[in-house]
Amino acid sequence: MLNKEPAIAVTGLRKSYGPHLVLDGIDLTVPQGTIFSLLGPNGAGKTTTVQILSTLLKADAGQIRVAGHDLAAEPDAVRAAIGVTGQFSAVDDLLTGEENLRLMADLLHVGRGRRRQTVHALLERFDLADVARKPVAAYSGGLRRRLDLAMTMVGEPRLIFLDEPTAGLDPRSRRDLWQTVRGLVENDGVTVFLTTQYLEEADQLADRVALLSRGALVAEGTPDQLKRLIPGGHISVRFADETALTVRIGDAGIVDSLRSVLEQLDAREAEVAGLSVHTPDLDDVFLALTGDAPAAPTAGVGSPAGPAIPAGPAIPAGPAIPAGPTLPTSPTAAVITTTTATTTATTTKDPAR
Ligand SMILES: Nc1ncnc2c1ncn2[C@@H]1O[C@H](COP(=O)(O)OP(=O)(O)OP(=O)(O)O)[C@@H](O)[C@H]1O
Repeated sequence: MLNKEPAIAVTGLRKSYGPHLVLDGIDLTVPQGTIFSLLGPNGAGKTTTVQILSTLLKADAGQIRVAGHDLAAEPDAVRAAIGVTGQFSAVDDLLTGEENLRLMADLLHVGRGRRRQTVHALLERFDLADVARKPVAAYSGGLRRRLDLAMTMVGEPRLIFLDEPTAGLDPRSRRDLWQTVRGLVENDGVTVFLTTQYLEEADQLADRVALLSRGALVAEGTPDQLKRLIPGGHISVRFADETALTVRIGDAGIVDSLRSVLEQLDAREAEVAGLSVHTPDLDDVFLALTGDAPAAPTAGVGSPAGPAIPAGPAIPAGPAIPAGPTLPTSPTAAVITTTTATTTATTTKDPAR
């Protein structure tokens, strides 16, 4: 692959299943050595995209270059340069982790001498040495995904497709896998094309994110650029008397809104037990741009459980003055909800980031 050529360059990708149009003219570019995340709800066409880019499925139309090769003209060269790890792990349950890796090395014609070294290095690298001699049937979901990734790396791919790699994993295993994926990019310079339904996963891992909705990419950019696409966010105030209110951040921005809220609280000598600021996250962007609800992360990842505070454009506009502890509305902030403190959900950033 030429040094500057993107790992993936796609224009006008279209695909239908019979009358069902799934991809309606997708354009995307993934620079080498970066993580690109295709984000979309169930059935948006993420797996279809991965299958096309990894030569498993034919596109109906489009110019596609992967790993420096034209996909239609040189599918074998593309296949030799990529690795694919799917939602459904390809590992053999009856074999041990080590045997699975050896089998993969044999399939890829890794010479006998090098095979031993390769398998050993991957077991160490993916933190699988302790369980190498155990049958995979006894592995946890997280271990299995790590083995799956290690098997993908036997072929030393320059580009890896990860199709919903952490679906069904517990939060801890999900974070471990994120760390492993980051390592592949940082240490090996591998390019990663990741599909996910988890907004937090895209936020944590991806250099660039594209939102796929109803066959089209509705937005593309860095996570921060996407978050800037929508205004707002909110400030949550919890009072000593167990009531709470949520104040929408207006066009004037966080600092002015916060100042205005604090001044008003001060003027009223309100007894405040806690205050938090929620800046827009990818969840808000997704909701605003697609109208679709993305997948709820499993417990412990993303927003804490509890009733969701409407986000972004879903927040009713205008100064709705609720019952209970009221603050005068101002040009910079409008009260949007009051609740009892115990039922208020506040979205916070992942501290582990
Ligand atoms: N072989 C097929 N034949 C007909 N329709 C299909 C086929 N494969 C997928 N589809 C349909 O195409 C659409 C896109 O499916 P795809 O699996 O690409 O979505 P996805 O975004 O990966 O969803 P998920 O997150 O559920 O995996 C869905 O409506 C699906 O039902």
